Amino acid sequence: MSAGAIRLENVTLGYERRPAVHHLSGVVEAGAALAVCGPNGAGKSTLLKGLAGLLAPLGGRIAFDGLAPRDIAYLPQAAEIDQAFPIDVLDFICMGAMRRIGLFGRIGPQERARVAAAIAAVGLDGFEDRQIGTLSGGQMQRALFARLLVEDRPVILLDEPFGAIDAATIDDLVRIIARWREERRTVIAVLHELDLARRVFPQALLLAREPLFWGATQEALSEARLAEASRMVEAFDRDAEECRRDETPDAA
Ligand SMILES: Nc1ncnc2c1ncn2[C@@H]1O[C@H](COP(=O)(O)OP(=O)(O)OP(=O)(O)O)[C@@H](O)[C@H]1O
Repeated sequence: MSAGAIRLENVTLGYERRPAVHHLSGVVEAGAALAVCGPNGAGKSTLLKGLAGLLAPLGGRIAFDGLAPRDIAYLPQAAEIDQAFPIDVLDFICMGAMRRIGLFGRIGPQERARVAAAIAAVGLDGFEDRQIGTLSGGQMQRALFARLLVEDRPVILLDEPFGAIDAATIDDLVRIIARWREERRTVIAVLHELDLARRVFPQALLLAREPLFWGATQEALSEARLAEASRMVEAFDRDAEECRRDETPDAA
């Protein structure tokens, strides 16, 4: 396996021993841009949590070649981010430097310059003193991308980075992903915007609780495969529902 690659070997991930993603095998090479697509409940977020080290596999193995957990940046879904936390935009973005300077470290001139460049790159100049709780969804997503820029890690995991944001913000954030790709970082993103996946990510994994296709995005996201993915997730949910009913003791 080449340096910086991530190898999944028959990986099963889930919650309380109940699998959500089954038997996934494949390699994400260093510098790859992989879109993870599939219907609601397909296991996409679960996979990202596994890659981020937040969820240990129930089975199989995820091997990171020459990568430490600290090399992986993870952007969770917007719903999982506590925007009510009382912190201004500048401090929020500075938190991206914590790995380098430590929890109580001082932000030196070099880090200050990095933070300023990140704020400019995402178009948040002038927002530094705003509380993050006052930002719109799109502005918050810009702040999160600025924090990722400051984090400066070789692997970046994005869970639905474009959910509920406008076209101008999407364009700006796509430019940042393009820059990460030029810098040979690995980017793995859960996406519902299939046109965007086709345009920006050369590789895609179509997930339906188990892998349906992993390869060229155009092939992965064909109409026939997407329909099959929906059928598979619906069937899986139906079976799980029936299992649960079987497990329910009789009321009598
Ligand atoms: N914390 C959890 N505890 C128990 N089950 C969970 C948990 N998180 C997710 N699941 C279940 O795991 C399955 C896969 O969910 P997951 O969120 O990974 O899917 P997804 O493809 O990301 O869906 P969406 O597109 O709706 O975000 C679902 O059946 C879901 O209910």
